[in-house]
Amino acid sequence: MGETTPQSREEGRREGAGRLVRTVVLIGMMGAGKTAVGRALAQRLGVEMRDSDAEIVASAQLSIPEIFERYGEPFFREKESAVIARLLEGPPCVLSTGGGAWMSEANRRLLTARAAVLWLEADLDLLWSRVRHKNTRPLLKTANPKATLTELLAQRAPVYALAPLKVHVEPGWSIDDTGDRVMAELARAGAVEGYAE
Ligand SMILES: Nc1ncnc2c1ncn2[C@@H]1O[C@H](COP(=O)(O)OP(=O)(O)OP(=O)(O)O)[C@@H](O)[C@H]1O
Ligand SMILES: O=C(O)C1=C[C@@H](O)[C@@H](O)[C@H](O)C1
Ligand SMILES: [Mg+2]
Repeated sequence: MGETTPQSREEGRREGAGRLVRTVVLIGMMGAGKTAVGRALAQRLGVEMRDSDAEIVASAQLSIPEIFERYGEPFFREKESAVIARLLEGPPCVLSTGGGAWMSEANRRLLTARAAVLWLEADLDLLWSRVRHKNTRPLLKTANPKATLTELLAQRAPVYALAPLKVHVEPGWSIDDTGDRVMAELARAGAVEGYAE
């Protein structure tokens, strides 16, 4: 399920934003901005934006909380791995993943072999400010969601740190500011050609 139109992709190219030579995969915690920044990046690069959460929702015709409630997290994780493997087969695109996708060793191996993987790292307070008002994240439906987020971040940060590329997101940055930093990293890593900072 792409989120850009051919026309908007063409505009991205005309802006001379650089050419994506490898799929870029955004990983990180819930609320880090993988979907929002991924959408902006795809627009700039003139490529498709794919989002593993959105693909799962579209194919199941259920929301993520509904999938977790009816079928459980292991079912969701199976679908997530299958969607990611399928999306990596296509032309270079921006792929935003769900917050837990990188926790699977099999996913990590596949993603690292086939794509430029970038961790959008954000501090707890920023993450909490972005997720606290939403009830779309089943893992945070606990008695103390902030404590749950804190624990998840502590468990996951060392695993996210295995990603080859990273941008530490600052609270004052807009989505486009973050996009600038991500583009610079991708250019340094050779995943984007012809990008002038
Ligand atoms: N740099 C930013 N500046 C301002 N708002 C942002 C920024 N990045 C993300 N947001 C907002 O924060 C919220 C969470 O972002 P987003 O949905 O992109 O996170 P995510 O990493 O995709 O989370 P999940 O793992 O749950 O899918 C959204 O409402 C988004 O618009
Ligand atoms: O961090 C996680 O494990 C999740 C994040 C979301 O993107 C969704 O994939 C789902 O809510 C699980
Ligand atoms: Mg997302």
